[in-house]
Amino acid sequence: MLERMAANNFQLVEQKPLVEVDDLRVRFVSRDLDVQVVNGVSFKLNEGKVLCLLGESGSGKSVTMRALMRLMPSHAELRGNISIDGNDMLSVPARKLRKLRGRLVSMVFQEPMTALDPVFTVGNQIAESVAYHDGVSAKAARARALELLELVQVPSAARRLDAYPHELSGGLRQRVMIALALACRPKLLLADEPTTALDATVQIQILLLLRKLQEELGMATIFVTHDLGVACEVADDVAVMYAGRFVEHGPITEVMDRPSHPYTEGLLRSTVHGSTRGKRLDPIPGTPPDLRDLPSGCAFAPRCSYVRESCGTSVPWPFQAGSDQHTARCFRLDPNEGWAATT
Ligand SMILES: Nc1ncnc2c1ncn2[C@@H]1O[C@H](COP(=O)(O)OP(=O)(O)OP(=O)(O)O)[C@@H](O)[C@H]1O
Repeated sequence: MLERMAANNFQLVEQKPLVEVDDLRVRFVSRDLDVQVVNGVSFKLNEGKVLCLLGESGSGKSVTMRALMRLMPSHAELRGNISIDGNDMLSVPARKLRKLRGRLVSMVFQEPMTALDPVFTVGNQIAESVAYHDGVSAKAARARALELLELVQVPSAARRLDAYPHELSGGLRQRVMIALALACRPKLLLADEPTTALDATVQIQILLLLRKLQEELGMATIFVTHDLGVACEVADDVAVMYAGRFVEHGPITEVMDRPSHPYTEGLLRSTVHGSTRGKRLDPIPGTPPDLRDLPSGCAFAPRCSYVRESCGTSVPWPFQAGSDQHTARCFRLDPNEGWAATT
């Protein structure tokens, strides 16, 4: 009886999210530049879950990811709150931040050659990261590097430990990059278009590998992609970005079944994945906005077929779009606007 009560109570306690981002704003300011590229992003992500960031080029996906690790150039101004496993990422001192990068959160980049050092063997690079974070001997770190190369399914891993990055194919380099990112068993993995630079068959292999590792290791993952098919394959939740904002956010199945922002609708109509077989693809008219010169209300209004006068007056806030986890920034969802009956 007591056990059952304890179990019921346990179910009632809501899981504390691993990642909590509140009103994140990123602005680049220098002598001849002043541009707000992320503009009020808020979201939560639980342990072991996958969030995909989707959106056109320049919408702020990569900058949002880098902000989570505070990997920003000196002319970036970050505002808002980012908490990862209780760590306030925007205010932890630089020394602690270096420890958190790798151990708490680490990143797989689009192009591994930018992250791997060409003058060290891949084994040395992975072992160095293990030794730095875990404080183990050089021998133990090398043994762990071998384990990691095996985990990411690098063939002949023992031999590949002594290879330099340029001696490996693109797909193998990406696997090494993943091994490096996993070296300290992070709770959160950030993957910024990790397959874009690879050819189609290798892309699928790397995606399957990432999904398998994510499930086996129970890591939360944030995945940046342009590709709706990839999002459907890997995500629990999706956030659609437009001009530095999440214009739609929710469980992937709900967003795909019932897109509630006109931009998400457009994305679905414009991709092979979203269109019905045999039906013509329908590109979104117009071009993405210039972030230095955004319209005063909804940034999507100039391209939107539902646009009304009120869209130009204020920025829509996130309205509930389905379940209480699904929101979209569109006035069509405002119960006070009375649009539902007319659109
Ligand atoms: N270091 C920087 N200095 C100034 N502007 C920058 C910097 N990095 C990114 N930006 C600008 O921030 C905006 C968002 O860039 P971001 O790389 O996040 O877009 P994205 O959605 O990831 O696009 P893509 O899919 O092409 O990678 C762009 O307008 C970009 O030019």
